[in-house]
Amino acid sequence: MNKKSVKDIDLKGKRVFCRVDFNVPMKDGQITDETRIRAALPTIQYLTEQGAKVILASHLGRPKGAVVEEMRLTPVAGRLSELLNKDVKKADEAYGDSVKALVSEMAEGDVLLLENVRFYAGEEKNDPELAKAFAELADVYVNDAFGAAHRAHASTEGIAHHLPAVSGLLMEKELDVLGKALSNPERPFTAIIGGAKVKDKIGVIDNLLDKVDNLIIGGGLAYTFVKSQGHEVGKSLLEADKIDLALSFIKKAEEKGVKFYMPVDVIVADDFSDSANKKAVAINEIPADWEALDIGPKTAELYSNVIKESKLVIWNGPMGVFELDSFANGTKAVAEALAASEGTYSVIGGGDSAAAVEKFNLADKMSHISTGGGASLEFMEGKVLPGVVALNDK
Ligand SMILES: Nc1ncnc2c1ncn2[C@@H]1O[C@H](COP(=O)(O)OP(=O)(O)OP(=O)(O)O)[C@@H](O)[C@H]1O
Ligand SMILES: O=C(O)[C@H](O)COP(=O)(O)O
Repeated sequence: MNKKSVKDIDLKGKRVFCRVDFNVPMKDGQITDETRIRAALPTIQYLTEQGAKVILASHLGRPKGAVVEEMRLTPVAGRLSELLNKDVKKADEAYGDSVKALVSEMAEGDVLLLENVRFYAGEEKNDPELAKAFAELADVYVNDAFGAAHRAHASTEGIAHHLPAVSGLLMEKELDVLGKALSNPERPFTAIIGGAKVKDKIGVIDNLLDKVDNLIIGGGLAYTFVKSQGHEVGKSLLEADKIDLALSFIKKAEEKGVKFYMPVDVIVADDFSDSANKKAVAINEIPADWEALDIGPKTAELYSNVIKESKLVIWNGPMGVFELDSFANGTKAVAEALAASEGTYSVIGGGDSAAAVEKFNLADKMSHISTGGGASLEFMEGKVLPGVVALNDK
């Protein structure tokens, strides 16, 4: 990476404004998945060991510029204290005199967590005044929030113009892994794209077709491709206005010599529920009033074989409605093939695919699970991430 990291600067005694992505799922005030908190620990620990005063900032949810009690970061401070095994103070604001007072009391190695930065309307507007107010708290800016790096906000981009600005260790690792995969991939290189909608994955599919050897399509978006081949898809997800685009991707794959894999069989259901009647049918036999909610066993085997022959696999988006156990088998088969294939470097592109891998208890078998959902998607689309661009060059 050509951006400076925490390893490139002196941190002793410095007040460090460290942007992390603690946007974790919560239910009834409890954190239900702490992956993102754990992922930030190496940077926080490094900063404290170097004798920095660590001021952590994050968003949580989308409070839209107002205080929303359930979106306070207080539970995160509690869990962080346990994980770091040290007292983490929590501020009730994210800037201003009350926060300055707390910072002035900090000793080297102390950790303070600011309140949700999205309680202020200026955050998402990248208001220069708010960015300045954040910067006034610190001597150095560290961005470790890969998951929010696609947002040009006051705490992810604006502040970097006011302080020496470097990446954290998580940010560096995410950019290294995803960057290497896309710029210098080991081959055969396979991308697996699933999820709900073609429209969300246009940029990713287009960009990856320039790089991969195999492109595997699954999930709800597959049926627009299936339809483009003249098959009926019944009540399955279909974006009628994207059929021509789907066809153009298949054509592009042919021109580029990319092997393009679509489902050869599917699991159809008479209802969108776990208790629906279901059956496996060939791809050209989807009944008119049924919907395809998962790839079928033959497809799962076909995809697993492609995975096993690949040196590098990037996976974004589930193969079916994996949240319902009846339609989780296809996604599970892909996850298991990745887990079992020792010679394959597996990169999970965050979001639902990461949740699926967690659900099947295979997370520790993957080479890299990105903490970014939207951010990893935009990276795979080849877009520049504003939170990264703003950091100081090496
Ligand atoms: N055949 C299908 N029919 C309907 N929905 C499906 C089908 N296959 C998968 N899905 C649904 O798609 C959703 C995931 O789609 P989405 O595009 O948001 O995923 P994603 O690519 O992992 O997103 P991100 O990584 O950006 O969070 C899941 O909730 C899943 O149930
Ligand atoms: O969960 C995410 O993908 C990041 O934390 C960014 O959140 P956002 O989509 O609300 O900006």
